[in-house]
Amino acid sequence: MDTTNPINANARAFSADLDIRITDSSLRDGSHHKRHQFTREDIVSVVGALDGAGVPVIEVTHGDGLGGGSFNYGFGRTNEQELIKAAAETAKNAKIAFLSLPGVGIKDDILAARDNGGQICRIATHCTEADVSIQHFGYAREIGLETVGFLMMSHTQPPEVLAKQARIMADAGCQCVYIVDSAGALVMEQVSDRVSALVAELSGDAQVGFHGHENLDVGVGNSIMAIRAGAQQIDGSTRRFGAGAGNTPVEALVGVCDKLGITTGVDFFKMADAAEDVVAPMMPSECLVNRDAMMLGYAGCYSSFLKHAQQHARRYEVKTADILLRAGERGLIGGQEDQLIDIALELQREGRLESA
Ligand SMILES: CC[C@H](O)CC(=O)C(=O)O
Ligand SMILES: [Mn+2]
Repeated sequence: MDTTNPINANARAFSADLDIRITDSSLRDGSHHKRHQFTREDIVSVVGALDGAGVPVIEVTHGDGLGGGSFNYGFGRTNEQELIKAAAETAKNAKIAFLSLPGVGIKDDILAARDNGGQICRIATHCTEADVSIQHFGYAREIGLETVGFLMMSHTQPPEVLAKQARIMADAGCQCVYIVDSAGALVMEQVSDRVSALVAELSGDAQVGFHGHENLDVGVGNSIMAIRAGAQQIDGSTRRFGAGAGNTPVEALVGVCDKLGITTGVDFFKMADAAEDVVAPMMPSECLVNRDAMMLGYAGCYSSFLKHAQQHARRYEVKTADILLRAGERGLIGGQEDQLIDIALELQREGRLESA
């Protein structure tokens, strides 16, 4: 690796004695499940518990990233910049990360997040659209932020396509490119093949990460496959608090890593307490691998569509699972939430009602 290149020099941005770095997304991906209703108190209590357990990175933002509060995605209860500030003030050791989708979040939002104590800027694009992230990575690096790139809906593309997209992000200043299994649709080798392709393409210019969803109940196994293929950063959520059936449960992932001799720096027992005593009580309900969530994974549908689909299913008296299956067939991606209403109306016209 050419360490005189500032991007490469930062490729190992975290402590060399950890095998992997875990990012907890409960306070960002969990925002979908809580319909973006986090309070400052929620943030302070969760960050306090996770930081105390040694979680090295905690992500805090509206579920759809900076500026996500809107009619399309749902308005947040508390200004997300206030939430980022509260997180940064609470964390003693953990770095605070935030997510931004080009076209939703703007440069001013990134700057404000940095000024409020955010240290890691995660830029997410659909997995064939990495080129829209170029200015954002450049800007984030310019203002001194560590960077992560999300290739969302990675199940829709083969490894070689994803590797080319990862190269675009790395060349733009991204220090770790993630395979993001937004739909929880990938299983086992489908994860490791994709991670391996990125590791080979980036060959030390940037790290590789994996973000899983539990819709088919394989988040922990998939994460281990990713680690074995060379991923160095892994996402999860405490108590699976995320969209759909939630994310890879951090507490279980830490336990499995302990048993496999993979060093995470996170205390399994403190995480078990944080999950049970702090996170579970503030969740609106447990994230379950139930019929609707499994449909997301099986059909390859965006996990964050679940709550929207449930709402439209109630209103138009159709089945949530039918909406999700059709959204998967159509290949809908983030930002197309409004099309779930069209699908619900279509199902209603076809007489495919909840009661039928
Ligand atoms: C809309 C952003 C999205 O929730 C990012 C993410 O976590 C994913 O694609 O899984
Ligand atoms: Mn996610």
